[in-house]
Amino acid sequence: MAVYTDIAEDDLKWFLTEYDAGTLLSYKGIAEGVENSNFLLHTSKDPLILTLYEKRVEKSDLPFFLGLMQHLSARGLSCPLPLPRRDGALLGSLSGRPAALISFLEGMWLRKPEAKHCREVGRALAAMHVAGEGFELKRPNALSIDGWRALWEKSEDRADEVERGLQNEVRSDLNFLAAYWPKSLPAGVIHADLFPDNVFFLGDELSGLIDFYFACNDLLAYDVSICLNAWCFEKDGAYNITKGTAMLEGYQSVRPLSDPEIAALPVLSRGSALRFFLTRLYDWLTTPEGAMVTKKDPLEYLRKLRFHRQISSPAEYGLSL
Ligand SMILES: Nc1ncnc2c1ncn2[C@@H]1O[C@H](COP(=O)(O)OP(=O)(O)O)[C@@H](O)[C@H]1O
Ligand SMILES: N[C@@H](CCOP(=O)(O)O)C(=O)O
Repeated sequence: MAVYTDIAEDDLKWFLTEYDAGTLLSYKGIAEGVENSNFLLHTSKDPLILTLYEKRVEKSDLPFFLGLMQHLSARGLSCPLPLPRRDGALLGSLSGRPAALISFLEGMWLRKPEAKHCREVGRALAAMHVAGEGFELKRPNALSIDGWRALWEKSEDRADEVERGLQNEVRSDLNFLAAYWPKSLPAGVIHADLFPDNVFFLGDELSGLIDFYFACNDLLAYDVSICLNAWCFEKDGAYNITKGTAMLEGYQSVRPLSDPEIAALPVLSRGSALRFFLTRLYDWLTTPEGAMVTKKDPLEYLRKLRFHRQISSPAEYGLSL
């Protein structure tokens, strides 16, 4: 459930007077999502998504996120477009929260993606990386290698509650990654959370990407590794090489990976598995029972992390070398 903040109809109507958004016909909260409160608005014009930014989002990051959607959209990527207020600003305020209106994207996310969908996601990710060139704002990735140790230290003392032996296991991953993390690969704007719930399809056709609220500047191939983790494993924990091949072929049909990027895929994938393990572990240990939000299983990402540890060649992801 992700409606943390309620809105009063009169406040919403007042908020909409700042925009050329038509007359409000109806609105309802959207249950999906984790970070922010989202509402679907029907107006006498186009449908819109209203997002109220909650505590975990830094207000100072919002110009980056909203400006990025504008930049990508102007370069032909299908993603939500922020609607400017009459005064030109992209951000307003509602119910005591920073708030924005963005265009509604048709489609739905796939509960059971197949290899052909992974290919489309690979293409769209590469198209996003290309379209992101020239975006002038910068946002370092707080959830990349430099942030992992601090994040781990918040959960470390209780990690063995989730699985015995975790403390030692994760410490050795942190040490390995600190020693082998690549430093000079191509970098740019990455989505950083392109999971199935953030990609919409109409039938088998990808209709757009949403949820740019982890986007930042980082290694482009790191974003590829996030997608391999999020899309190419089966529910039983097995890596699906057919999906991996399709994802990587799709990506490379738009933006070929360089040899150093290919060589770094195992370490990047190990790092991105650790990243999602760490945030899930922290949420698992700190979200109170009965909270409205569904906690995501950290052990799913521990299993992926273990898989990447034993990779001996990037070919095992489905690349033909
Ligand atoms: N532009 C959009 N068009 C259509 N639906 C959207 C759009 N943005 C968000 N949604 C809906 O809201 C849900 C939560 O959005 P998301 O940005 O993933 O939230 P959070 O950042 O809180 O995880 C999505 O799963 C989708 O159903
Ligand atoms: N994709 C992350 C959690 C972030 O959720 P989102 O709803 O903002 O995509 C995970 O699976 O751990």
